[in-house]
Amino acid sequence: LYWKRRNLPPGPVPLPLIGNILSMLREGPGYECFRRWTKTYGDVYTFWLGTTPYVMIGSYEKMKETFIRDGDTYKDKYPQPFNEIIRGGQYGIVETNGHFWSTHRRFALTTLRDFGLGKDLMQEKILIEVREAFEKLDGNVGEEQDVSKVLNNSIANVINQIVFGYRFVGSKEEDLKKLNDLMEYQEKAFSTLKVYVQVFAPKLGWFLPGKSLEQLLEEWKNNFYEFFNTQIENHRQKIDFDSEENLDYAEAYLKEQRKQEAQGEMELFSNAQLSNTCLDLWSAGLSTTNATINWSISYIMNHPEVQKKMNEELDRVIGSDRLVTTADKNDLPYMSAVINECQRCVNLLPINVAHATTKDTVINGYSIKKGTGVIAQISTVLLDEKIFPDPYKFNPDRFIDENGKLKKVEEFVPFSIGKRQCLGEGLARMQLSLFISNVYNRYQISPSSEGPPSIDKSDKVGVFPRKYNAILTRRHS
Ligand code: HEM
Repeated sequence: LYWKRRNLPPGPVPLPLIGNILSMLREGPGYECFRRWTKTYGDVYTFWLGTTPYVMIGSYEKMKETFIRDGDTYKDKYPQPFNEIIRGGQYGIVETNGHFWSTHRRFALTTLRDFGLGKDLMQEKILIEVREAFEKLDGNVGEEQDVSKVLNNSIANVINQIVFGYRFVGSKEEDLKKLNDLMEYQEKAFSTLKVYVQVFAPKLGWFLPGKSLEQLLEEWKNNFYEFFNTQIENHRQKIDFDSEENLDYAEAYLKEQRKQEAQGEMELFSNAQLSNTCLDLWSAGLSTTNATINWSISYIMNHPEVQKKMNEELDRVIGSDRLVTTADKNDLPYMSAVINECQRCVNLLPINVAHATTKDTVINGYSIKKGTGVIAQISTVLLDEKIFPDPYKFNPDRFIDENGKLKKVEEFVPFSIGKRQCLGEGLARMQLSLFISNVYNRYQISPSSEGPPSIDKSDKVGVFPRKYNAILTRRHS
């Protein structure tokens, strides 16, 4: 280990086979060990997951110097062996590299833009779900109800409208139930000690009891891909290849596929790539937004003084139960500050996804070889007390300036930075803003008889969506 470590930036001493994984397991959800190492070793240090070293970038300044100013060097993803098992090859956007990745990232961004991201069309799609959620929540006003379930379904409808062009209503509700079961299965089955150890230290994990990662992945992926492949086949049957307008992502992709094939390019827009991109948009887009919205409601329920200030602003600016839209956003700085503070505290990825260097480079005077794992550790930045004093305190006012306006904080980077920055950021921001501001404009949200939901995350590695009950009352009669 000494030999392997000699050219890497110094960091915590790794144990043979398991590296530094114990620190993460001991201190759920995983923020604190990275914060401590940044203080001990500086903003560049080496962290070992099993037998693999990763160079950690622990400050915003250093992230700018590497992931932004030298973006091309940090744009590849570090290969994860289990990824190929799930996908059956190098497919999708999240895990691919090079020309293949950039073509599909560009295609996805253009397609999302064409669907009206930043324009009224996407807003209208989201507001349909807001109204639908209201109908369900109104039915149980004054009683304890499972708010997270209603909102989860609404968010699933938004993403499915975009990817496959339909909502889970009527006979399609069954599809959603199946998918939700799969997501829940994924969360439960994959959070065993055996799986954690197998991901980070494959040889060691093999000896622990329980289902192996390979067995779990096999069951899970078959069910998920079956749903995507059925949808894709249905689209292929019905599609009007002559129409200029695209109703959803699958349709836009199938038309592009035909165009590419006409030019003799048969591999770039393959069927396997479509089902894998659907998986990416679905899984990267759904659980992240769900978790953020539901944790946000939990944080606010634990801070009634924040809800009071939100109500005052909403009463002053909106003053009725009409729908809040993106046009109101600039007049609701406190609402935006609350959403930012929620995202900062939710801090969804205790350890960010691993990138790999595309060429030999130098970080902090250390020579780093091509293909080395590097991680932009955004969770440490979101908890950096130099930027966010008293970082574990939920305090939306930190995003308000002396004139009562929303303060732009450059270091607020929940969607990461650089060439791989979240592809769905625009959509996610629009959903967070429309769902949260509308739900709080319509309802006073109070804890159930069990009290406010716990905001303690120390029981698990990682940040997972929470279930909770709450009592909603209408704010406008
Ligand atoms: C609150 C919600 C969300 C958060 C906090 C979030 C956060 C992130 C983060 C931290 C990354 C990793 C960036 C890196 O490699 O450093 C990422 C990547 C990604 N996200 Fe999101 N995300 C959210 C919502 C969404 C949505 C709604 C979609 C899709 C519709 C989406 C699609 C993706 C994709 C495809 C990538 C991979 C991009 C690439 O590798 O080029 N995300 N996201």
